[in-house]
Formats: sequence, structure tokens, C-alpha cells
Amino acid sequence: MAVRTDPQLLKLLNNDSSNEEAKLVLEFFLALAACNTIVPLVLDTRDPKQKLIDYQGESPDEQALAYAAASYGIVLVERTSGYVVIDVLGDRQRFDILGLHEFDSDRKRMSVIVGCPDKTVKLYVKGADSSMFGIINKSLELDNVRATEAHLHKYSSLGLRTLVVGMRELSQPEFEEWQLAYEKASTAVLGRGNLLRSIAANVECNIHILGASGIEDKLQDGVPEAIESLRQAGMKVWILTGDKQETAISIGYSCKLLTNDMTQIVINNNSKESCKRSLEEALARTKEHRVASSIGSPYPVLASESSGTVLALIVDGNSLVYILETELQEELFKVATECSVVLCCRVAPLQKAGIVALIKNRTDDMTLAIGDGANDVSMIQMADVGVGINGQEGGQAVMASDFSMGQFRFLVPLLLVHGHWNYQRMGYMILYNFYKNATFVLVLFWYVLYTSFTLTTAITEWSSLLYTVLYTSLPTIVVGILDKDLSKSTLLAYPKLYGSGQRNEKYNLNLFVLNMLEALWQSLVVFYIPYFAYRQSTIGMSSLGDLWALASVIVVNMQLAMDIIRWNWIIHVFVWGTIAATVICLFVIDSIWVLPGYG
Ligand SMILES: Nc1ncnc2c1ncn2[C@@H]1O[C@H](COP(=O)(O)OP(=O)(O)OP(=O)(O)O)[C@@H](O)[C@H]1O
Ligand SMILES: [Mg+2]
Repeated sequence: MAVRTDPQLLKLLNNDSSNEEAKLVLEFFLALAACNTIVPLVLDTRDPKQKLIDYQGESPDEQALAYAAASYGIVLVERTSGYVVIDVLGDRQRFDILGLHEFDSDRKRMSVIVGCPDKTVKLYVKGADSSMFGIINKSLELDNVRATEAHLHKYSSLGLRTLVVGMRELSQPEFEEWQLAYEKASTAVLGRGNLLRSIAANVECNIHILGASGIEDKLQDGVPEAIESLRQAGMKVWILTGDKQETAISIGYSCKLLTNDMTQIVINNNSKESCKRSLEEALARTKEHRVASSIGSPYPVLASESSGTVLALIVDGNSLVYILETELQEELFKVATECSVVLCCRVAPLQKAGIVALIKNRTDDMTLAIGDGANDVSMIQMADVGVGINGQEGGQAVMASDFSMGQFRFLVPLLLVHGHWNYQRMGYMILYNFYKNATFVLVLFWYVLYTSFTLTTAITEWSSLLYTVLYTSLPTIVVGILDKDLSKSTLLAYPKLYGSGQRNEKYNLNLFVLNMLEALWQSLVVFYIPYFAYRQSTIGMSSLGDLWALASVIVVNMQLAMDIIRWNWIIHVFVWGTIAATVICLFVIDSIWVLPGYG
């Protein structure tokens, strides 16, 4: 991998090893190379002297950082369970990994305790700025913190994902105390995770800041277009991310969810009272917008859709701690539903699920969550439909999802094309199945009325049985799978067509009643026309019964044929083939002497 390095930094590293600053730079890169869970794979090349190293790991950020360290000459070469080998500016050194406090999305940082070749024990930590600034020894390094904060602000405004890296040297007694506790916790049977977390919290303190990194998290192809299509289709798109507010806003702009003409309402507070105040203010602002927009419009309008101004709500994870699961939830819901864009940043995995639940429990709307990382699993499971993106962050999201895909943009065909077709087919099939069964049952019923409830049947049991199993089943299935009301290209070009589902156009009470009325009159026709036609003749009731069965099959299949929108040869075969099969079956049933229709 080609990395563009900073010549000044390289020079500092290579020339002046006694310089204090150079030592810190070296520590920074050592932290990047050691404080991760990357596994290096050494690959052979054609030239036997040259080897390639491939860094494999669950976190693309860590991979990027390890590559960056390597390009400055601090190359992670080998990892076993007990140590790592790092090539430090051409000199291979072994660092013992004495302990690793894993990253989790709630702590938002990870650390390793490393036994260095010079027999010192060091703790390297890296994590999100919000979590790192809490454990940094601020009094000692105010200047450093200020400078780092300024850099972080710059990076995140560019949309880069930021990490802060720090370290501390552990004294021997401190290390021994930690080691005892760590060993005890790692072998604990109950509550191991919590124990390890508290040990990590104890040791990760008074950290000396080493530096910060900014990593570009490229959007996949077609994300802005996909989001635009989904919004045109009447869906509300919310971003829930673990990233910093500035990064999230910048990504919001780059995926065109946020635009310059939007009014942003930011809720970023550190106490319940201030959250309450912000929410009340936000609610007042949404009301103002609503009033402004409803003047001159006879219909109620979303506050966010008033002429020109669109509202965007930006909520920070810190504030969500005070809002979710409390009475403020209701207000957040009100504000959020009035805004056309909602962006939540620095949210922990469970908060993501909490936000999905906020909508799911209060409305009848369907929720869909899409994500690619382990931190999205809980929201994917909470949503009505969970979609996992098969990306670089491991397979956990995919394993927890209902649908999985390689790219975000495939959500558009999934919803707008297959979602639409499925809805149309399911709606039609449910109505049609009620109709076809009602038609047949009503024909039987008219016969019962005609015979004054004598409990005789004209249609043989075989025909009654085969009516659903054979005579009418296959065309229904084939049409239910293959019929399309609109073509894929039309559905993709006009996302608004998705609205037919939101408006319940294909399956509703009116359609159901109409269908039943249709079944009623068609069954009357099917019953009485053969009856009047053969009333005077000498044919027996079972022959008339066959006629009724055949007529029912022809009528319901003709109805299906009239409703089909796109014919293809498979549908032709099944619709007409079924009618032919019915005739053949009736002949067979009537000509086999053991069957009741014989004679
Ligand atoms: N391997 C890691 N080591 C240390 N810190 C990390 C690591 N991965 C992520 N972080 C920090 O923790 C924060 C939260 O991470 P999390 O995985 O919950 O969300 P995210 O990856 O930022 O966003 P998204 O929700 O879009 O996946 C990140 O923004 C980053 O600052
Ligand atoms: Mg992530």
C-alpha cells in the first residue's frame, strides 16, 4: 500500500533519536502499531528478498493506522497471543503484550499493556476524543490538549474519523497490582466483562497525550443518490452513528442528507435540565415553522416542509443518555417527527436500538435499520426490517440481519422495486384467494339452499378437494411470483410510485368488500346459468355438479387472466393448462368406478 508520508516527521524520526520530541513521535507510532488487534500476514513476492505484509483485522481504522505506522518505519511484523514483533526503524524488537483491554462501543477506547525491550511497562490507549479527554492528565498538558482539540476539530470538520492516542508508563507496583486484578478477572466465571471493564477504567488514567489521527471513511458509491431516492419515496432517513458530531455533520453533507438551506437544531447537553430546555426550545421552533407554513395552506404541513426552510435535528449521544427511557423521550419524538432529517452522533449501540424503539413503539410506521458493524447489531434486531452491509467491519451485522447486501445503494432496488412488487403481489394474492374460495363455497351454498338443506352434494368430494389443491392453486402461485405491475426501470425512475404501499392502495377494506361482492354475483351466475340451461333435461345432479365445478374453475381463472398485468409464457401455460387439467380430472374422476362420481 502506498502511503504519502510527511518528510518532516520522517526526518525527525530517523535523524535525531535523542531529541525528546522524536521520542514522543516514536511512541506515537509504536502505539499505533501495538495498540490494536491487527494480525499481520507476511506474503511472499516474486523477489525472495522482498516480503509484503497484509494487515488483517475487523476494524478498517486500525488497519489504516498500522499501515501508516509501517510507512514511517515502525512495522508490525508478527503477532502471537503473548507478544508482537515490531520492526522499529530497521531494528526488530519484541514487545510482550501483557494485557489487552478490548475496544467496545460504550467505552469508546481500547488499551494494551506492553512489556518493552528496555524492561519498562507501558500502557498505550487509543479511542474517541470524548472518552480520551476524560482520562488525560489535563492539568499537566493544557497546551497539548488545546492543540489536539484544534486538530481534531479540523479533521472532523473535513469528515475524517478521529482517534486520540495516549500512553502512560506503569511503575512496578502499579503493574503488579494491575496484573493481579487482571488475572483474577480474566479467569472469573461470573461478570467477567464488567470486572475487566472496571480494571481497564482503573488503569487508564493520567494518560499522556501522544497525538491524534484522522482517517477518511469513504462513502460507498451511490449513497447520496440512494438516500435521495428513498426520501422521494416518502421514507424518512435518519443517521445514527458513533462518530463525532462534526464528522457526522460533514458526512451528512457529503451524502446530501444535510444541505445548506436547512435550519439545524442541535441538542448537545450534559444534564437532564439543559436537555429539557433544549427540547422545549426545539419544539417551540418546530411550532413556529408549522404556523408559518400553515398560513396560506389549507392542509396541515410538516414543520420541516414549510416553504424554503427544512429542519434538521442533530442530537448527541451524551444528551440521549438523559432523554431515552425518561419522560423527555416523548418530546424528542415530537421534535424528531417534525424534522425531515435527524442525525444522531456519538451514539452507543444500545442507544441506536433505543431510537429505533422510540419510533416503532409510538407509530404504526415500519422501521428499517441498515448498518455494517457490530455496533449496529442491536438496532438491526430492534427494527422491523434489519439489513446488514457485508463490509470490512466483520460479519456480525450480516448475521443479525434479515437481508444482507454488499452496498448501501442496493437498498433502493430492494425497497423500491422488490418491495413494491412484493406488496402488489401479496395484496392481490390475498384478495384473489378470498375471492376464488368464496366463489366456490357460495356455489356449494346455493346448491344447499336449492336442496333445502338436504345435505346432498352435487359436486363430488374429489372436485371440492382438488379445487384448491390443483384446479386453482398453480396459476395463483405463478402469478404471485411472476406478475409485475410496473417495470424495474419505471419504479427506479419514479420513486414516488412506492407510495402506493404507504397509502394501502392494493389491500384495504374497500377492495376486500368489492371482491366479496364480485364473488357473490359470479357465484350466482355460475350456479344459475347451468341450472336453468339443464333444468328441463334428464342429466343427473352429478353431471350438473361437474359443470358447476368446471364453470367455477373457468370463471376464477378468467378473472385471474384479466387481472394479470404482464403475461409471459409460464403464466400462459399454467392458467390455460389448469383449465385443461380440470377437464381431464373431471373425466377421470367420472370414469373410474371406485370413485364416487362414477356413472
Ligand atoms: N478499534 C478502536 N479502537 C479505539 N477506538 C475506536 C476503535 N474503533 C472505534 N473507536 C472509537 O470509538 C468511537 C465509536 O465507535 P463505534 O464503532 O461505536 O462507532 P463508529 O464506528 O464511529 O460509527 P458507526 O456507528 O458509523 O459505525 C469511534 O468514533 C472511534 O472514535
Ligand atoms: Mg463502526
